[in-house]
Amino acid sequence: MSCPCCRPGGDSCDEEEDEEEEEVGSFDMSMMKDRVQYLVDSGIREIPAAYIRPLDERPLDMGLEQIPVVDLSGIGGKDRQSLRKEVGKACEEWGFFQVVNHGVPKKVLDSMRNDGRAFFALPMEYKLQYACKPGVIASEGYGSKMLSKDEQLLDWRDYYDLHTLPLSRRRSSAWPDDPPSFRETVLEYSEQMKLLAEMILGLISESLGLPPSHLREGLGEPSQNVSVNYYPPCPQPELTLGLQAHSDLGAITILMQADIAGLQVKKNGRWIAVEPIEDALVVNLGDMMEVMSNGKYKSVEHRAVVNGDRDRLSVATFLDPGKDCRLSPAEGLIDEKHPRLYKEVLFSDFISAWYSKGPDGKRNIDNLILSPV
Ligand SMILES: O=C(O)CCC(=O)C(=O)O
Ligand SMILES: [Fe+2]
Repeated sequence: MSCPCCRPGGDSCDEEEDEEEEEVGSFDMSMMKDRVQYLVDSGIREIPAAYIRPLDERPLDMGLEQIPVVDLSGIGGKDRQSLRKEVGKACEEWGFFQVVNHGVPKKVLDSMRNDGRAFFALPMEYKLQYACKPGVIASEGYGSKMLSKDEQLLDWRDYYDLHTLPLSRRRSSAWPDDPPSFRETVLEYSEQMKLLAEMILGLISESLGLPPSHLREGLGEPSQNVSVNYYPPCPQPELTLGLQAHSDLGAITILMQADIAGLQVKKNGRWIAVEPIEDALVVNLGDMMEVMSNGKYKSVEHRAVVNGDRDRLSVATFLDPGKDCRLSPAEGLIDEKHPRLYKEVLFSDFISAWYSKGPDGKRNIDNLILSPV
């Protein structure tokens, strides 16, 4: 999901797909000043003004809490019915849950975490060869800023955004060749996330009383982006955010975080710091799920905070509709008692609108809500 580069939960847009392939290897060293890691390595004790959040957006010191945990081990058997109910409850009450026994091999999770970290540990000269193109929406590669505007508050985050699916978007030469296993690791990770996302979408469809394939089919030819988020240690973590409050704009996001907490979810107007569970994956609903479910399930604002002495890595996999896909509430969810609540939207239009404004809480999805008649 952010550009000139990645973004929370965004995906393909015209500008991105029409981009000409650029040779990896040519870069401008002045880009390093935008990298948070560069600031940290230069030994600053006070963070620049562009990273300082207004008082009401700063993180509060708070204890960790648990969001719903769904054990997927019963998915193939007789437990499917109770699983469906559990997922439905988590979607309705939270829009966020963690899954355990999800079937993704630990080796695949470890390789993604290790190779992600190994990339960010490489010299800046190497990493900048893969820099996102300034000014291009959702450009693939190594970046820091969420939007291309000059006037924006910055996040304490660097990232690597990878376009992994469909195959027509995949250009693995744009992925780092160091660490040497990186490309193979991403391929494997992408495949596992695709399978898991399809499984979860099936359960969510059923939990809405729809055929299991409804949501998956409603996404057209979906896109998948894998974003590796790297949050360097911060000398003044109480003043800034690793990733500002946003809702993801696609269908669902699967987030892998390591043992270091940082993710916060907004519930009933209050920020909740999510307690990480080893090798669990966090699932959250994006804006398009809210549209398709006619608001029965909501996308939820979330953000990431940073630490004073430890860096943090998370890997977000976004499953988004195809850019030419038109999304609207499922007919099966609309009746006299449940009128249609959202306008139909062309996903590429939603992305363009999102990028022109920025996340700003849930303002973008609010524009799709039909006014009561
Ligand atoms: O790093 C995290 O915990 C959150 C990441 C996220 O929300 C995103 O990449 O969209
Ligand atoms: Fe997000």
